[in-house]
Amino acid sequence: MIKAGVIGATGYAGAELVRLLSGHPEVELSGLTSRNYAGRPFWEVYPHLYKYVDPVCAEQDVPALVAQSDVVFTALPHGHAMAVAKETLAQGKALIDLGADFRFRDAATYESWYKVEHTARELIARAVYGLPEIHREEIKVARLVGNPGCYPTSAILGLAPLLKEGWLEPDSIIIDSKSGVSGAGRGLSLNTHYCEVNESIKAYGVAGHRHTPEIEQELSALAGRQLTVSFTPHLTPMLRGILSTIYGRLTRPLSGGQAHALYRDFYAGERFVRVLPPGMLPATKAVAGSNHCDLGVVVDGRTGRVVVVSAIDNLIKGAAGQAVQNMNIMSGLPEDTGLCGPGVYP
Ligand SMILES: NC(=O)C1=CN([C@@H]2O[C@H](COP(=O)(O)OP(=O)(O)OC[C@H]3O[C@@H](n4cnc5c(N)ncnc54)[C@H](OP(=O)(O)O)[C@@H]3O)[C@@H](O)[C@H]2O)C=CC1
Ligand SMILES: CC(=O)N[C@@H](CCC(=O)OP(=O)(O)O)C(=O)O
Repeated sequence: MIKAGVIGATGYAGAELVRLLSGHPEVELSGLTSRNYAGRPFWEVYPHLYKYVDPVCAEQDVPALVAQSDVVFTALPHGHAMAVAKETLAQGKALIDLGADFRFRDAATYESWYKVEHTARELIARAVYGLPEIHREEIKVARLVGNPGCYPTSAILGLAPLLKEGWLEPDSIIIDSKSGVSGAGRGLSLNTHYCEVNESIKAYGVAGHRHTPEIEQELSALAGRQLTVSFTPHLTPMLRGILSTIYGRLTRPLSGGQAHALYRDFYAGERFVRVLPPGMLPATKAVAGSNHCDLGVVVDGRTGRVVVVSAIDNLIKGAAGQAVQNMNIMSGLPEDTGLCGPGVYP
């Protein structure tokens, strides 16, 4: 059995991770930490896990948690995983960080967008960007994984086939994304207050959201040249889910049938990416509660643009499910262990 510890277990991403790990046949929970709920049973904080998750939340004693774990997950706000990574790797264990601290190949980009100092620069070269469909071979041998952001997961999976094959004019890409409110975490804030969010949709972070450099880093690597994207997230009155509608100008004529075949072939054998049949488009409801990313691709011959629609559950493929998928790959387990099955509907 893999002994798995979760630091920041009581946030939305952490709790979803605990739920998935509690049903994983090869995992035993070695410890769950929280600042605010230390000493209380986890199920008191998340009653849906009553009779499924027994551990009591512990104070955040990182050396002790690492010592009793084989793999540690951090589901903390950015800036807090660097010290944990040092301790985890020093003890020869593996770390999967659900935050942004180890997603970037250079500290300068991280520091300029996240406005905190990177205090574990020496570990950046050892970190792997944990998007299995793109970096599976590196993840297999990694001890430190930077789990991707939710919006980047939907955007990168949506664009990878076209960019890898040179079908898109690199600076023509527009990513328009909508997120459920759980993407903002469990903490209270005016922006996520019911009366502010319900019956309303609003754009935020326009031309400056911190997922932009993460998307550009990965798309540039796929395209083989530096590119920029226009990325606009929106907050919508859903609990969970991300829908990204992505536009790009084609470099040469492409038929709808060819576009579909390109996606189908690129993701052939991928357990969690479902390229929908022509005429069918993704919806957040069809991926809620599952680790799937659903993709639909349409060529607009009139404008010479391609439109890709990508849907994920922000808390699963966008966070906790992807983290478990990474753990499975790092542990040599079948990739879908503990992640099988469709989501819930309606
Ligand atoms: N929500 C989402 O859809 C996604 C989230 N992520 C990333 O996952 C991480 C967690 O996000 P999310 O679960 O949404 O956030 P939440 O705000 O819901 O949870 C944060 C967790 O971190 C703990 N925490 C907060 N501040 C500190 C601190 N200063 N020191 C130690 N622990 C702290 C909280 O502990 P306590 O119990 O004490 O309150 C809580 O358990 C973030 O990095 C986020 O960006 C990534 C992809 C998607
Ligand atoms: C709806 C909503 O507020 N979403 C969050 C997603 C943040 C997140 O998960 O980002 P990191 O993992 O990179 O911190 C946001 O836009 O900031």
